Amino acid sequence: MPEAPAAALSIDGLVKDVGPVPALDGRMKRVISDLSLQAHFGQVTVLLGSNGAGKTTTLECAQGLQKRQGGTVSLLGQDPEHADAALRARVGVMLQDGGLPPAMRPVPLLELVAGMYQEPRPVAELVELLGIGEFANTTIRRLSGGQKQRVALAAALVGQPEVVFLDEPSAGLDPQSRHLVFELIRQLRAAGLAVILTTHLLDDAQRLADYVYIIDDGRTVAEGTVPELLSNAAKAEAERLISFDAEAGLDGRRILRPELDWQETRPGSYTVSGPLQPQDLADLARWWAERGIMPSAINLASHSLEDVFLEIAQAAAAERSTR
Ligand SMILES: Nc1ncnc2c1ncn2[C@@H]1O[C@H](COP(=O)(O)OP(=O)(O)OP(=O)(O)O)[C@@H](O)[C@H]1O
Repeated sequence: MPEAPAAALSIDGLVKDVGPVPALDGRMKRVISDLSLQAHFGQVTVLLGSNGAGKTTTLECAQGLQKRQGGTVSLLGQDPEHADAALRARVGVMLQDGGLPPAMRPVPLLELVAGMYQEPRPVAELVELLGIGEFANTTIRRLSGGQKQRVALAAALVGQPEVVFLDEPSAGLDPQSRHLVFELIRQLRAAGLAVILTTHLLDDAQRLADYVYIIDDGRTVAEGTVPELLSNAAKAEAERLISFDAEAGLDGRRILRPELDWQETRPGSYTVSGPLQPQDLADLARWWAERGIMPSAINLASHSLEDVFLEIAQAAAAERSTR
């Protein structure tokens, strides 16, 4: 049998304590306990969890930015806590709060970062792909959150990394920028990179993930592809959900049967859920046609990842309370 390809990132039994924490009388707090995961080349691996679940801490341990108290981490075959410059050059990182120098303008900053690598990706290409040109003459401090996010993503990619870590890449993005960023992430995957990203947005996971780890209270409580997670959930099969992207602000409620639920979950992202019948899909398609709406990223599922996530998180919380 051929050997399975080596993982780009492999974490086994990670343990991380932080502190000392004043609220704990100066004791340390265990925020990651026995967390394991693998991320492969040519895949988007998503760490999904609510605020405070431990996603950022896990990413920082994976990059060697924080020292762990237990477990092993192998990033491109090396322990990141002992990473040399050669390893760092193969890894791109976009942190949650960016860490960009506020007085610089985007293009000179990206040129500066490009200068640190032997074979950087042309800055002009990234500027074009991420729509940075429209605010190229504005200093970082005056950029909106979403614009900073796009510059931070470009900075993470300019060194042509083999592995990229993206902490909440869609935070603060409007629908158009989100579309650009998601398209770029799909291109990175197609180019064979290992993309590891965190999100608390189920929608992001549903659209991007090849493999999802659901993190709760510093441990992995479920893992699998999105279809696997969906099919493992106990929710009744009769409930179905269609999700699609289109222009923001549409309201299709009047064409739907009353037992169906219509939601605009984010501007331009819609879900229709309930006991969907083939006729409901036909009604929806006719409504799109009549109004000249061409949706993108249409998805039909038995139930939403949100249901699965809530179910798993509730089960994990119940288990914790009995420990
Ligand atoms: N230095 C610290 N002192 C005390 N607690 C900390 C420290 N660093 C992290 N924590 C706690 O560790 C837990 C995990 O934090 P982490 O930032 O990894 O979560 P997260 O899943 O990334 O959350 P978010 O989605 O809000 O970014 C949280 O409860 C956080 O409060």
